[in-house]
Amino acid sequence: MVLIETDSLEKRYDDKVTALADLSVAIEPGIVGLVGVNGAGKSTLIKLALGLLAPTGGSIRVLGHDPIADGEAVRARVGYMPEHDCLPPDVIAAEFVTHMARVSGLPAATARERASETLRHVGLYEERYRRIGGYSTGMKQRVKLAQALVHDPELLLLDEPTNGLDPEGRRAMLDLVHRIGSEFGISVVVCSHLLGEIERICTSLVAIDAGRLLRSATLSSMTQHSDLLMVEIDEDPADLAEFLGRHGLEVRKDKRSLMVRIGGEPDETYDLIRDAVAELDLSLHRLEQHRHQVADLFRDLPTAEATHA
Ligand SMILES: Nc1ncnc2c1ncn2[C@@H]1O[C@H](COP(=O)(O)OP(=O)(O)OP(=O)(O)O)[C@@H](O)[C@H]1O
Repeated sequence: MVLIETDSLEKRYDDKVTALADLSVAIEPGIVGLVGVNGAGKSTLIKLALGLLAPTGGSIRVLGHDPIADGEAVRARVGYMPEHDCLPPDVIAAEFVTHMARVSGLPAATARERASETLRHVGLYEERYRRIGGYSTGMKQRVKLAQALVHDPELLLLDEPTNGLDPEGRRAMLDLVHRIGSEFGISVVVCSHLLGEIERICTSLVAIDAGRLLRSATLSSMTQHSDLLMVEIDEDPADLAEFLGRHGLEVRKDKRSLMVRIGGEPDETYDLIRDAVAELDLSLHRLEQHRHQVADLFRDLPTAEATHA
C-alpha cells in the first residue's frame, strides 16, 4: 500500500504563490524524510494530505483515500504533529491527550488508557498530570507527538518535530521517532529542512524544492557503491595522480585522497593502482570502493524560495 501518492499536484495560494507545482510522487511505507529548504512546500504537502487544504490542480491520495472526499477515513488512520506550538497551556497533559483520543472516536475509558500508554511511550508518564504550560519545549514536542499517536494511526505526519530543541533534545526526539517507526510498525513521514539530521533515521527520502520534486529514493539505493575507488597514501598524492593519469585512468584529487574511476574491469584498476604505488615507493593507507554519501547526492539542492508567479 502506497502511503501518499500525488499526481501532477499543484497548490497555489491566493492565485499568487505557487507552493507546489506538478508534483508526482509515490511515498512507500517506512520512515520517510521529506526534506527541503524553508518555503519548499513541505507543510503545504502535509496539509493537503490531511485534507486541511484542497489542491488547485492534480490529485493526492493518502492510504488509498482522497483526503477531501474521504476525510474521515484519512483522519482515522493518520496522526498529525503540527510544526508550531498549538497546545493549551492551562490543560493537564493527560487530559489533553485523552481529549484528543475522544475526538478520534475512542470511548472514555479506552481514551484514558491509550493516553497514559502513549504518554509513557514518549517518556512523559511521570509528568503526565502537570499543566502543559509548565513543560519545557522538549516536553511540549512530546505531547504533540503523543496526541498524534493516541488513536493508533497507521501513518504519522510529523512537521519539523525537532523545532526549537537543543542538539540533545533533537537527537532524543529523532531516536523516539525512529523507535515508533521501527518498533511499532507505524509509517512516518517526517519533514525537515536539515537533511544531515534526519537521514540517519529514515528508510527513504523525498526532496522537494520550490514546490517541485527533486529526488525520491530509498536510503540504501542512495548509498550504493559508486564507480570510484578511493586511494589514500601517506605521502602527497600528486605523483601518483600524474602516474595513473598517464596510464589512462580518470583521477580526481579530493583533499588528501584520490578518487579514481574504475575503467573497464575493476580488478585491472586495482592492480594498476597497486603497481603504481609499488613503483613510486609509496605507502598505501587505504584502497576501497567509494560509497555515495547522501549529502553528495543532495549537494545540488538549490536554496531558492518557492516560485512567486
Ligand atoms: N497560507 C498561505 N498563504 C500564502 N502563502 C503561503 C501560505 N502558506 C504557505 N505559503 C507559501 O507557500 C510556500 C511553501 O510554504 P510551506 O510552508 O509549505 O513550506 P515549508 O517547506 O513547509 O517551509 P517551512 O518549514 O518554512 O514552513 C512558501 O513560499 C510560503 O510562503
